[in-house]
Order: sequence, then structure tokens, then C-alpha cells
Amino acid sequence: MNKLGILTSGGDAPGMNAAIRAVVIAAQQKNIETMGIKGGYQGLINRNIDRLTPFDVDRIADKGGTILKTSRCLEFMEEEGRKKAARVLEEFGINFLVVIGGDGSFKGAEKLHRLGINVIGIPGTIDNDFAYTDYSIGFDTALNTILDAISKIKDTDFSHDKTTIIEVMGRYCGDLATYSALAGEGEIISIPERKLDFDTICSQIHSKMASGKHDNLIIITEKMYDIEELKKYIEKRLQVSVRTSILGFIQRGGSPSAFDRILASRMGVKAVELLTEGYSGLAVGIKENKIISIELENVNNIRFDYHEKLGLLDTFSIFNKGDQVLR
Ligand SMILES: Nc1ncnc2c1ncn2[C@@H]1O[C@H](COP(=O)(O)OP(=O)(O)OP(=O)(O)O)[C@@H](O)[C@H]1O
Ligand SMILES: O=P(O)(O)OC[C@H]1O[C@](O)(CO)[C@@H](O)[C@@H]1O
Ligand SMILES: [Mg+2]
Repeated sequence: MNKLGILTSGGDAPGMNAAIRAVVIAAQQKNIETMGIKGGYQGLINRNIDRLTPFDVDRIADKGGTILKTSRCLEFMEEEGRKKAARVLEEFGINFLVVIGGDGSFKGAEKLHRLGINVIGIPGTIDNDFAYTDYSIGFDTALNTILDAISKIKDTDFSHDKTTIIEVMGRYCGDLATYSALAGEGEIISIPERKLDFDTICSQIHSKMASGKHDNLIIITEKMYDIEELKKYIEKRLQVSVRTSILGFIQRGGSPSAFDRILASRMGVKAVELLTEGYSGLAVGIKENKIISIELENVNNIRFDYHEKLGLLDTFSIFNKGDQVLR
């Protein structure tokens, strides 16, 4: 009988539980026993493995985080750690593995595949930093959490004619910033793919102010600047007071959106299908609303200025032309 192990790895993402549920239920329908590996690759190395039944995954689709827990595992970065993990899988009789995680987790999964493990990756990360898939599980929920915060901050910014800098997650990917600025009527965005220097940010705020708009929201991706330094620079240059808000971990938690639950369910079912059809070393994804798969080694081979390609930044600029007349 086939035995499938499932783990979540890297940062947790809303919808990971819905993906776990989908994998377990789809596997059961194919008479595959499922095992939950707790705590990502570290849990695998440590043999933290238990049976996971459809009963265990009942009513978990609406829960944030991951019931299997997750980790960032240094030991797994080494060949020796991965060989240990492969031996544990053999010891438990696990011949299929599903890894739910981000780009780092996929690199690990690809290396396991090369060690002869049958593995399929499901993209679970709020960062949406894969090139091969339109969406990763968790991005939509995080985006909506950010949107909720933005709209509250905008209420008070408008009332006080304030400028606020909001820092969002995304690691080295500007999707959370770009999408949330577009959906939340942000005025200025700076993302790793198109980083603005301090003077450009100031001149954009200045032209907004000249057109009569004094509540301006600047959305930036994390890791790009020291937000307090940026605040002080703008205050000094433009003689305005600026507030800052680092949204932090509220972006990662919370009940997944319908979109993420459905995406996770579709991807989970597809992962089991691929394994039973004899495939390994693949990642599932979504393109033009179809569930697709691609070799794990190619998931980021077509990274380019993805936002430019989608035209999102051009769309954003339509709403934020420097000389836009408001009155
Ligand atoms: N190059 C690599 N080779 C082998 N294993 C890796 C590699 N990169 C990452 N991993 C494994 O995957 C784990 C998770 O990776 P990482 O911390 O980059 O998160 P992620 O999967 O990209 O998710 P997220 O970015 O959403 O937090 C790492 O802790 C490590 O165990
Ligand atoms: O949980 P940690 O290790 O602080 O990681 C934070 C990082 O994880 C993410 O939330 C998901 O990759 C990033 O957006 C962020 O940079
Ligand atoms: Mg990552």
C-alpha cells in the first residue's frame, strides 16, 4: 500500500490547512495512507511523524497557520541532513511526499527528488514570489489583511491630512505592496522590482500636495529601507509630519479567504493525482485559472520584472499621475 507523508515548511500561510485537508481526503479516496510530518523538514529529520486521517483534518480549512506546524531548518540545508530525512521516509515506509511551502522549501524538495524521493510541491507562501504560478496559497488572505489595515489608516490620514508609510511583507517580492496599493488606493509604491530613491518619493508626495492632496499613503516592501530614516527624510524635505506603520505578523495569520481555500483544495487534489500517476519533482500552480504543474527546478526560471509584464505598475500609475487634477 502507498503511504504519503505531508509537511509544511517555511513561513506559515493561510490556506495551508485547507491544502493538508485536500491531500488527506484525496489520498484516502485512492487508498493511500497519510502521515503528518510535524514541524517541516526539522520534524522529518527528528521522526516527528504520525498518522493523519480524514477525521484529523475535518473542519480545519477555515483555520490560519498550519496544524502540522512549520520550521526553517538549517540541518536540511546540508546534504547530510537531507540524506537523514530520506532515510526517515524509508524507515516509515513513506513513498510519496507532499511539501507545502515557499521557494526555499521547494529548493529542498527538489533536492529530495534528486535523492530518489517521490515528491510534489504545493506553493504556500504569502509572498507570491514564484514566477511560474499566478498565485501561491496565502497571498490573497494576506493581501486582504493588508487592505483592511490600509483602509483604517486611510480614514485617519484623511481626517488629519497625514502622510503615512506602510511597510508590508513579501521578502524580495513586491506583489503584496503592488496589489494592496492598487486595491487600497495607495498613492506611492516602492518595491524591490522598482525601488524609488528618497528624493523620488519626496517629489511624488510634493506633486500630490501641490494638486491639493495632503493625505498620502506610501506603501513599501520590507527589507528595502530603514522606515524611520525615510520618515525623517520626508519630514525634513517637505516640512510635513509623517507616520509609519510596519504591519508585521498580522499579515501571516488569520482565517484564509475563500480564494485561498479553493486554491488550496484544487492544488491538494492535483498533488495526489500527480503522485499516483507516477510523477515526481513537480510543483503545482495556477495559470489562467487552470491548475498546472512544472518541474521544481524551473519554478523561478522566468523571474523578470513580473509586475511590469502584468502591467500592474502601469495601471497603478494611471491613478497616480503627478499632475493629476483633483479639484
Ligand atoms: N537551497 C536549499 N537547499 C535545501 N533546503 C533548503 C534550501 N533553501 C531552503 N531550504 C529549506 O526550506 C526551508 C524553508 O525555506 P525558507 O525559509 O526560504 O522559506 P520558504 O519555503 O521560502 O517560505 P516563506 O518564504 O514563505 O517563508 C529552509 O529552512 C530549509 O530547511
Ligand atoms: O517568520 P520569519 O522567520 O520572521 O520570516 C519573515 C518572513 O517570512 C515571510 O512572512 C514569508 O516568507 C516574509 O514575508 C518575511 O520576510
Ligand atoms: Mg520564500
